Parts: sequence; structure tokens; C-alpha cells
Amino acid sequence: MKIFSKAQIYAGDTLTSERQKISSIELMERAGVQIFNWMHLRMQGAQVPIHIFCGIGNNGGDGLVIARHLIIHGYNVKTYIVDYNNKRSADFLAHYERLKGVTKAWPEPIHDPSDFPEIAPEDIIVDAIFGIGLNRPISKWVKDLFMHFRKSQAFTLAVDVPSGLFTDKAIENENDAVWAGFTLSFASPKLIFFLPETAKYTAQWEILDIGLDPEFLLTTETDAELIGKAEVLPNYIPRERFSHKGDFGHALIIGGSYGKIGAVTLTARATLSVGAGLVTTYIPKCGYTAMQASFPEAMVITDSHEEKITKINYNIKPTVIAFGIGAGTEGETLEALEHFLKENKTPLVIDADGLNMLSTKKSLLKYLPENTILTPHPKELERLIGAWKDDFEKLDKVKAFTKKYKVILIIKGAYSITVFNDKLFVNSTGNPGLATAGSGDVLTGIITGLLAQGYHPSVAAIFGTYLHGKSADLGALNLGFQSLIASHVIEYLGDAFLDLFLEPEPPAVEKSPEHEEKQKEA
Ligand SMILES: NC(=O)C1=CN([C@@H]2O[C@H](COP(=O)(O)OP(=O)(O)OC[C@H]3O[C@@H](n4cnc5c(N)ncnc54)[C@H](O)[C@@H]3O)[C@@H](O)[C@H]2O)[C@@H](O)CC1
Ligand SMILES: Nc1ncnc2c1ncn2[C@@H]1O[C@H](COP(=O)(O)OP(=O)(O)O)[C@@H](O)[C@H]1O
Ligand SMILES: [K+]
Repeated sequence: MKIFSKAQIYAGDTLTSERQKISSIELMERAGVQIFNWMHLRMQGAQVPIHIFCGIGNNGGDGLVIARHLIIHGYNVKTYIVDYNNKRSADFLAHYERLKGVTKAWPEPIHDPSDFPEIAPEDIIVDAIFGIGLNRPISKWVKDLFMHFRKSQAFTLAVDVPSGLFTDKAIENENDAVWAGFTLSFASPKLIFFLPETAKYTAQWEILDIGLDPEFLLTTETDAELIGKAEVLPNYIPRERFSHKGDFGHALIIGGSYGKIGAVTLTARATLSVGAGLVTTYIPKCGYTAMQASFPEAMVITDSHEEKITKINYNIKPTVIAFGIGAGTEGETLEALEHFLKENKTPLVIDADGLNMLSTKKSLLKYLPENTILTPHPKELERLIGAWKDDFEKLDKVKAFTKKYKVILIIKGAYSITVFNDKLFVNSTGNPGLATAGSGDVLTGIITGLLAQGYHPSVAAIFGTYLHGKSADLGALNLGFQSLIASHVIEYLGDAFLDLFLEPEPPAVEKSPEHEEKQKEA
């Protein structure tokens, strides 16, 4: 699903008005009605006090539409105008007039904290103060109003985005934005819903279809995409009846050190479990028996050293190589990596200590084959690209890094982001059960196994991250977050594959009545 930028959303609005010959006032009506419908379906007329806080721009205009329809349907509504600016938008004013037509209880203006209403914990707040138009620092008293919401503990429903968040830059203080329980966002999810510093401002979100021009939605290229089943499924390569293991590649997994052979076992097991034809591990001597005994499907080559990797010598022809898992960063291992990189032409995945070694010797980065996949967790990423001041700077730095070295990088965490060709692929699967030892080793194995089978490196990274998260999601259904361990993620990979072909994913976008009508006509 495309993640549109703020500029694209504004452009889509204008184009939709032109092509569908509807005014922006009517587009605002659609947006507000969609939110009203959403609330009405769930509230069924309940008389819970609803406090609707409207700004003076179009986000506020949406709030006025919601207020009008709730009032018409007999809800217990209080509307407020948060007067942070005297430049009320034309569409806001149009809907202000419409609201005055249905009630004598006109909106109450709020200018400072003395105007803040009392809000009980059982009440509902609708936050329509700022949308994507926020473009400069907010007055102190408006931030105080955000805190007033938070202190009330009332359920807060944000319109489009939690007010106070910028779509393209960080906020300075934690309490400069509304903490929403739910955000109903128009047309497209916003990138800020997926970044560690801003995702926390909304516990849940949903996208509402407001009938933007279909051609615009289809043809506009975005810098970011949310990856779900619909996005990965077209890449799936089916198995031929007469296929044999030689068709699915031979993966070589290089890593391990004394006490960390298990990491390589997990990676190798995941590589084979995702469909690679053959897997060979290259590990220090001490791991030989453990590997053979615990994972009989894998072949083993040992380093001459008992406890670490010191020379990378093998006489097989791997299709893909994964390097670094549990390898340590000892001097001889770094030398082995250096020699290896200077000779190697085979596609690569680099993880864990492989990344740490590249960070200590950045001159080696130029030897990475094009489209090498790097899978750092946040600390490894910081070692690789240096510290960042906020999530947006982090994304810029990663884009510059991947461009410079022509690599693919996965920023791991909740909503892992694969950066490839200047584009962000935001993964939608996964859960906190993955915050457990070895889950990253499994991800490396999954990606390596997909590469071995001939998936393009960008697909291996994006599809692999999806399958890894999906496996964990299915595992967590039986095990809960706490009991899920890395081995389970491997065990549930089969279910993750089968799930691709099971029931369709529920639509990410709640369809508008206009959309349903058009579908019927078609
Ligand atoms: N396709 C869509 O997504 C649609 C979006 N609509 C709504 O329109 C919103 C965007 O509306 P606007 O562009 O009017 O902007 P907002 O309502 O988000 O922003 C408020 C207004 O205040 C001004 N402003 C910005 N920062 C300020 C600050 N710190 N202090 C004081 N004033 C400030 C801005 O210039 C802007 O006009 C969306 O978020 C959405 O809610 C809908 O009405 C229609 C369709
Ligand atoms: N809270 C979370 N939600 C979703 N995915 C997570 C979460 N925490 C961790 N993960 C995923 O788990 C993996 C952890 O990788 P990593 O930190 O390298 O683990 P390890 O080094 O133990 O193998 C990554 O793929 C990451 O995206
Ligand atoms: K808002």
C-alpha cells in the first residue's frame, strides 16, 4: 500500500476535485462523513459526551463536519474552536455556517487555558486541531491543551494525524503532540505511524477511503510503501513438479565462535526452512559436533581454528553467502573477512558481527557486491552510519549510505524498513515476541534462503522481512509474545507460506459508500 507524502496528498485532493467536479467543501464533507460513519457504527447512539476540538484549517473543518452529523443523529456533542490563528480556511468557514444551521449550541472558542473544558475519563475527545498542514511551532497554550487531553484519560480519536505531529520532521518535546488512542487517516497511512519516535502517538490507526481519483492513486509513485500480503504475493515463485534441490541454490553460512554456534544453527535452519536447496555452514572447529548433531540437514566446513574464524577457505560453489552471525570481531576474523571480501563475487547478506567489523573498517564497504543485503539492528546501524538526531535524519543517512555503496539495508525493529533504490519498504508484520535472542539470526537465514532460490535481492529482503514477521505473528497466536523464541519463528515459516494463499487480507482501507457504488456500477 502506497504511503503518500504530504505534497502528494494535497495534489491528490486538487486533482480529485477537478476530475470529479466536486468542490473542496464537498471533499471535506466526504472525509467528515466517513469518520462520522465509523463512530456511529461503533457507538450506536450512545450518549457518552463527545468533545470535538477543531482547529481553524481543514483539519478543523473535518471536525465541524463530524460534529454536524453527530448532532443531527442525536449524540451528546460539545464543539470547540481552538483559535490558534485568525486565518480560518475557506472550507472551514463554509462548514462552520453549515454547523450553525443544525444547532443553537455554537462552538465555544478556546484562546487560553482558562477556556479548557472539563473532560471526564469516560468522555470521548475528537482531535481535529492540526492535520498534515502543521508547518511551524505550536503556541504553548495549545500544547497545554494536548496535555489537558492526556491528563483527562479520555479516549482520544485523532482526525488524519494526532495533532502536533509533522509529517516530515521530528517534534522537539515528547508532549508537543496529542496522544491518540486511535487515528482515522485519509486515503493513505502516514510514514510517521511507523517510525519509532512518532508511532507511539497513536495506539491504533485505520485508513478511510475518501474517494480520491483512482488514476492518481494508481499511477503516483511514492517514496514509501507499506508491505502486506498483497504486496509480497505477486513475487512468490511456485515450485515445479520436476524441480530438484539444485534448482533452489546452495547457501553458505559463515559465522560462529566459541559459545555462539547456536546462532549459525538458527540461521542455517531458517535458510533451509524457507526453501533453499542446500546449506553449508562454515564454522570454527569447536562447533562441528554440535552443528552435525543438532541440524543433520546442514553440511559443515570447519575453519582451522578451534574457536573462531581465521581463514575463509572452501571448495564449494555457493549461490549466496551469509556472513557474520556470532562471528565475533577478533583481529584474525576481521583479516579473514578482508581477504574474503576482496576475492568474493557471490551475492552476500551481512549481519551482526559482520556489520560490526565493517563499521570498524569502513574501507571494506567498497568491496561489497552490488545489492548486498545488510541487516543491522539499531545499535549496529549507529556504528555503521553514525548517530542521528531523529528518525527523519536516520532515514536520510541510510538512503545516502545505500546509494554510496549500492547496497540494500534493512533497518530492523518494529515496522522494519528495507531501504532500496531510495525507496522505503515498511514491513507490516511482526510483534514484540520477536524481541528475543536469535530472532535476527533467523531473519538472516530467511533472506539468504530466498536469495538462494533466485529471488531478486530487494524481493528477498522485503519478502523475507514479511515472512519473518508473519511467522512470529502466527507463532504468537499459540504461544503469546513472552514464550515465542527464535526457533519457533522457524517452525512457523510453513504456516507463514500457507497463509499467503489463505483468506484474503482484510482491506487496509475502509471503503467509502461512493467507492462501493462505483464498484457496483463497474
Ligand atoms: N485528502 C485528504 O487527505 C483530505 C484532507 N482534509 C483535511 O485537511 C487537512 C489539512 O488541512 P490544512 O492544510 O488546512 O491544514 P491543517 O488544518 O492541518 O493545519 C492548520 C492550518 O493552520 C496553519 N498552521 C500550521 N501550523 C501552524 C501553527 N503552528 N500555528 C498556527 N497555525 C498553523 C496552516 O497554515 C494551516 O492552514 C488534513 O489533515 C485533513 O484533515 C480533508 O478536509 C479533505 C481531504
Ligand atoms: N517489538 C518488535 N516488533 C516487531 N519486530 C521486532 C520487535 N523487536 C525485534 N523485532 C525484530 O526481531 C529481529 C531482532 O533482530 P536482532 O536484534 O538482530 O536479534 P538477534 O541479534 O538476537 O538475532 C529483527 O528482525 C527485528 O525487526
Ligand atoms: K488531528
